[in-house]
Amino acid sequence: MSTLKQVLAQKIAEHRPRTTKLVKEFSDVSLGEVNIGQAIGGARGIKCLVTDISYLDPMEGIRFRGKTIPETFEALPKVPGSEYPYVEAFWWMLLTGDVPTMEQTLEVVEDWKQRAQIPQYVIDVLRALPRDSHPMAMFSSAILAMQRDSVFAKTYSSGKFNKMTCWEDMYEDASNMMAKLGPIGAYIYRMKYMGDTHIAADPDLDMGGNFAHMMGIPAPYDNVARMYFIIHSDHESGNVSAHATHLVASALSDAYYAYSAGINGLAGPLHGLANEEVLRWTQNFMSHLGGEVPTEEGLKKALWDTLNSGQVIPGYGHAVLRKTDPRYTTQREFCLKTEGLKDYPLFKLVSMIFEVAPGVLTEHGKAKNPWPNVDAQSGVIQWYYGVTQYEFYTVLFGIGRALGCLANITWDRALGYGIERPKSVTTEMLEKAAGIK
Ligand SMILES: CC(=O)SCCNC(=O)CCNC(=O)[C@H](O)C(C)(C)COP(=O)(O)OP(=O)(O)OC[C@H]1O[C@@H](n2cnc3c(N)ncnc32)[C@H](O)[C@@H]1OP(=O)(O)O
Ligand SMILES: O=C([O-])CC(=O)C(=O)O
Repeated sequence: MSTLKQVLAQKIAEHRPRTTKLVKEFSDVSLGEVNIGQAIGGARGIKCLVTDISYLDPMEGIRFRGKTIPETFEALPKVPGSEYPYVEAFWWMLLTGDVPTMEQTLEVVEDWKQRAQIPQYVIDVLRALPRDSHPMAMFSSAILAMQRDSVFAKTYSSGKFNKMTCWEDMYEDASNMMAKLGPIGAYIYRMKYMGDTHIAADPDLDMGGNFAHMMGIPAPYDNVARMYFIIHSDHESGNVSAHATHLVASALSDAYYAYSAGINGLAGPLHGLANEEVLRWTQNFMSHLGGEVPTEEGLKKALWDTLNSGQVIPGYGHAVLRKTDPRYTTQREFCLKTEGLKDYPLFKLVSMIFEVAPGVLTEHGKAKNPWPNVDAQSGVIQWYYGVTQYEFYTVLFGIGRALGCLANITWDRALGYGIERPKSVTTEMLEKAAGIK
């Protein structure tokens, strides 16, 4: 058994009595009421999910295992010659709640290398899809195809399912998937946009470094990849991708079924696809200007035109956050400290939108949060390093998001969380509750 799995087993054994005590002795303690607005309005604010992997404060933003983004970057072991940590170290932290040593980190790096080979049948599936399929449809299909190799499903179908130990199979599937998602993403990218030429993995590189290498993009794109995957990993468990993954896994579907579902949710324009939409919107705006430098007035008009046509401003607003997303700030700071990027016209435009859009959205008066989210800032960095195919951006998000979703469903099985099944009511029942019928 790997050291990570051993440490995780220990953490699970320590944690289980806490969950058992709450369920056995305190099940009736109320966490709040549910009102009609919440029942119709996407369950906003209802506390009915439990996760210890991350927590989202509306004002402060995300904390991974209690750590803010800067604290996370500071604490974890760094890749030699880089100021960014190993993604593998972050995986350890999400799973166990502890910061790993360099030795423990390198063990995960090695473990993922052993698991990273893309099966030929996955490549066959990708190649059989129409080449103009959306990269998210390709990515989701690749994940779903790998279900045939699920350790969890094999144990279940052989009649050996055990509630206490099934997390171990989930961990195996999660590790196998985590190791393969970067190479699969790079394969899709190069098949679709780089003349179907491919670059073999470099056995000397970590996960983030290898992703940059297999994409064919030189340094500092390896750092961009590490930063990107870590900050996009998790956003507590009620967001669409995490919740979809958790929901599907709650039926004891394996990690491949579950995360393919999560990816399908991430592909929606109100969720992960917003990072594609931001670039599309920005490029459209630039092309209307025909090369002219945008003015604040021109930008305000474009924002109002979008709102008046009934569209949302992509990259702005949030279901929980009520201030600028710290993931936006992290990426903005990366741009500001990177020579070339800080004066890049597209970054200047994104910064100008940051100055103008919150005022426009406030005046518009609908969005509860007029501030930018993670998606408003990620595309410009990709564009600068040559990834101009913005329909690919959500695949990058999906590689990172797997860290959170897969850590969560491993713990779901460890703690025996039940099959999810909220209750529905009819409109008439709501009218009766409201006293209007
Ligand atoms: C990784 C992520 O998923 S981060 C989010 C990525 N998505 C985007 O950036 C898309 C743009 N933003 C949005 O559509 C929304 O802000 C969401 C989906 C993120 C959150 O939705 P909600 O929690 O329903 O937001 P909120 O309660 O503020 O919505 C109230 C109203 O303001 C509108 N609104 C919210 N954000 C925006 C926006 N950026 N532009 C225009 N209108 C907006 C909503 O559409 C809603 O209008 P309605 O009453 O006509 O239905
Ligand atoms: O938290 C949410 O609802 C959306 C989001 O920012 C994410 O999933 O990263």
